[in-house]
Amino acid sequence: VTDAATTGSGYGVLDDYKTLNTYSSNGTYYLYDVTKPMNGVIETFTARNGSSLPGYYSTDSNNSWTAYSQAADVDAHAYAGKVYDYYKNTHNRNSFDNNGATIRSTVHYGSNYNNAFWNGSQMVYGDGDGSTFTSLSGALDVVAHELTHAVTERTAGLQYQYQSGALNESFSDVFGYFLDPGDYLMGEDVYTPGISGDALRSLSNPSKYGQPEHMNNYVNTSSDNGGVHTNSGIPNKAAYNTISSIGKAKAEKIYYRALTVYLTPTSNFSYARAALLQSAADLYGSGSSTYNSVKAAWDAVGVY
Ligand SMILES: Cc1cccc(C(=O)O)c1OC(=O)C1CC1
Ligand SMILES: [Ca+2]
Ligand SMILES: [Zn+2]
Repeated sequence: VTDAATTGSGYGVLDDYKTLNTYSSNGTYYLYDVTKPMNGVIETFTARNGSSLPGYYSTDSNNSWTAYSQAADVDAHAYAGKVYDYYKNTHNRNSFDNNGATIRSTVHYGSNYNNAFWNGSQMVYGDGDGSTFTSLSGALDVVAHELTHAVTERTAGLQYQYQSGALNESFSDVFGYFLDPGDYLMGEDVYTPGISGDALRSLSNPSKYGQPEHMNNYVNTSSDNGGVHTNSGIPNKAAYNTISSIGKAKAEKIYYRALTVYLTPTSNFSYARAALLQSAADLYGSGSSTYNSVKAAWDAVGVY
């Protein structure tokens, strides 16, 4: 029997129909996407609600991925492909290492697990407990957030603690927005399935979900690695200010350049302001309105 790249289809977490880049071997279909340039592979596994990684390849007998139990696998796979395409088409980056590294995801991790993470080698998604979260791979902004942790790790290397950690979190949220620009919310598609209109975080109104949005309200804490998911509200608000004044197209160029050229593992908020200003100057000129908008965005959150 010949092995071949195939096109399957199925339903995601929100019961949304989509086609899938799959692979057939010996009569079994795999969530294994070989369509990317330079042999970049995207592959999706299931932990079968255990905690060993990567677990087992997600398979199907007829390339029609329609079971409810497959929805998380379908979205993790489809959305990883979308994030790959974004970084390649918008920033000419070939996977998170810019060298065609395989993008591996595992879904159905743990039991009622309200979490998603990049573990240094792959993306991992829980199913949620059905109250706080539904399957976390069901949101494109979440998948983009997780894969951007991998990009950050391979570029700026922002240490995951205190201000550098809050920047690490913010860049993941900001690229989550760039992939899902319909709103300034994070995780809204999978957060509290029983409640509409809420989200895990908001870039436009961080304080709506308990985050500071000005340096005067920076939270000094040792929990959550120094409050990385709390203090990210400050750079997130600066990003919202930037995007709403210069637009997505310019903002994503500036943010990508700052992340890949200027930021370092120990960069703090003030250094991030400088890196974004330098990136704006490099791309649009130091006297440009774009430069001045970035400056105003960070002035407004009290970071100089
Ligand atoms: C849900 C969750 C819990 C803990 C850490 C993360 C993390 O990846 O930092 C996480 O995922 C997110 O924040 C994504 C954006 C919704
Ligand atoms: Ca969103
Ligand atoms: Zn994160």
